[in-house]
Amino acid sequence: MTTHAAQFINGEWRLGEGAVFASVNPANNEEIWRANAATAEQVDSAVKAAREAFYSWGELAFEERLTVVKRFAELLKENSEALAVAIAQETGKPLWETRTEAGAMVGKIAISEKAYHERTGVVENPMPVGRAVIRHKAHGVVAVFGPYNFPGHLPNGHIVPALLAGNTVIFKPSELTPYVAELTLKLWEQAGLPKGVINLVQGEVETGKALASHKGIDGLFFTGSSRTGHLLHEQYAGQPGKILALEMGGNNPLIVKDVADTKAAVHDIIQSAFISSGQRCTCARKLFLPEGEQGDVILAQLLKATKAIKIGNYDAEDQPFMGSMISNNAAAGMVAAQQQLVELGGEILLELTHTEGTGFVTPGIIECTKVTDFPDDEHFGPLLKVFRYSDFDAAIEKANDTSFGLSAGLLGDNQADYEHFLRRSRAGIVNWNRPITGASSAAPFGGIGASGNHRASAYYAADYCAYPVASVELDKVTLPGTLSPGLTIE
Ligand SMILES: NC(=O)c1ccc[n+]([C@@H]2O[C@H](COP(=O)([O-])OP(=O)(O)OC[C@H]3O[C@@H](n4cnc5c(N)ncnc54)[C@H](O)[C@@H]3O)[C@@H](O)[C@H]2O)c1
Ligand SMILES: O=CCC[C@H](NC(=O)CCC(=O)O)C(=O)O
Repeated sequence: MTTHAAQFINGEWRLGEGAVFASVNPANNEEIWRANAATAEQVDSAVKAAREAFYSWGELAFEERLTVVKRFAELLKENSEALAVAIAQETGKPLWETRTEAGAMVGKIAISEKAYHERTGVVENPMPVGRAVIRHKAHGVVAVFGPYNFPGHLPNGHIVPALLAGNTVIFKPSELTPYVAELTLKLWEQAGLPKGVINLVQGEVETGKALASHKGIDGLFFTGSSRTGHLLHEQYAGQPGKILALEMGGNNPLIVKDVADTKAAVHDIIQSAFISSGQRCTCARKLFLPEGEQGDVILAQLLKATKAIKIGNYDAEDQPFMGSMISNNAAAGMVAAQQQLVELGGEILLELTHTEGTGFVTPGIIECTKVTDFPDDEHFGPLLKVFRYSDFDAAIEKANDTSFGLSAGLLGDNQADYEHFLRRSRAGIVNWNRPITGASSAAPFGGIGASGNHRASAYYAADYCAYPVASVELDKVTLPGTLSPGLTIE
């Protein structure tokens, strides 16, 4: 495959001037996309173009910006199947799932419009003299960094609210999913965004570093691993004037207690742990099952149902539940994580196996109750660690024993247990009798601890896309009826 113009800078597709990189279908290693990365100089051109476009874009009436964004939504709808296929080819996720991702991208536009008004609208309050007005203004030029696991939906969750608020954007997608980013940018181009309002810089870590460290950006909205997020946080230390929103990983617990319908519990555990081949930030990594008969029954049913999970190519007619992981390396990393747990005292109940040379793995379940030095790492794949417990409070404490705090859940029929769990659990998403994946875009989405920096995304993305401006206003300069003591104005 030959290289092509993959950098969208100032309204033009340009050839990258950096090293060549490529993206492959992780199920069969077929090359999908190849281009040269953007250099630091090209990143600089993108930042300058975004700066130049900022005043005119930011000063348009909201309705005018919305018109362009709605045109993008229409184009997304018209092209949703092509986009779903691209996401599936590049990530390995099955089509049934990537169709929902394309649908979530369309849905994001109406939700972001509502959130813009609700979270950052204009509020006027009368004062004894004049009025107090609250408005919100765009930051300026913002960088958006995306992860590979939702290459369409998650960057879109930063880009749409950022543009609606009046910011201009430089988007740096994951180097593992450049094709999806390119297709998405072509739709923005067709939607008629003025030149420079959105720019795309593609490349590996060097391109990311050039953008993140560029002095000309006013903010950075990042979704990705906790490791990279922490690096960015360190890099932003001492720059209080810049807005940094970090959406990072998790090490998420799911507790089961007193359920009548054990099959329903097994369903919710599988949806929590193995959807997207375990490559969701919200996936359950640790399952707490009660000691005794109920826990035994659920574990036996879980093992049986997990063994039966269908795995296959994204486009198989009989759709699999799990596709390939993102890469052979990511899959090999899961085998290594499983081995590490075994060395620490874990007992494999269902082995995670890897078809070498591809991203395909089978889901694994490992009993870790006796592991004393349990590593607080996010294993970003389909490996579920099981802990048996005899005391609910001790289970909650162990569930909270992580530096992360993204999602947590309770499967149990007793409302009082849930209320107790809700009070004690430490996470930004706490669910009851529902999978802990599949969060709503109409709610805030973010974690605490190593999972985020208190700038929740989804419905609250509007908050980090603009800053509040408070004004006290009166139509004409007017002398007050009563002057302050000691003042005479004649
Ligand atoms: N909380 C959330 O909303 C959320 C959502 C999806 C994924 N995630 C997390 O994302 C991770 C998977 O995504 P990933 O592997 O693509 O993440 P990643 O951190 O490797 O990469 C994310 C982005 O950062 C860039 N990058 C990497 N190193 C950089 C550096 N030193 N400087 C600047 N940019 C750099 C990458 O090129 C990519 O664009 C998982 O940990 C998952 O939990 C979190
Ligand atoms: O991998 C991480 C995202 C998982 C996904 N979350 C969302 O879609 C949040 C909603 C939004 O951003 O609009 C999930 O919970 O499955």
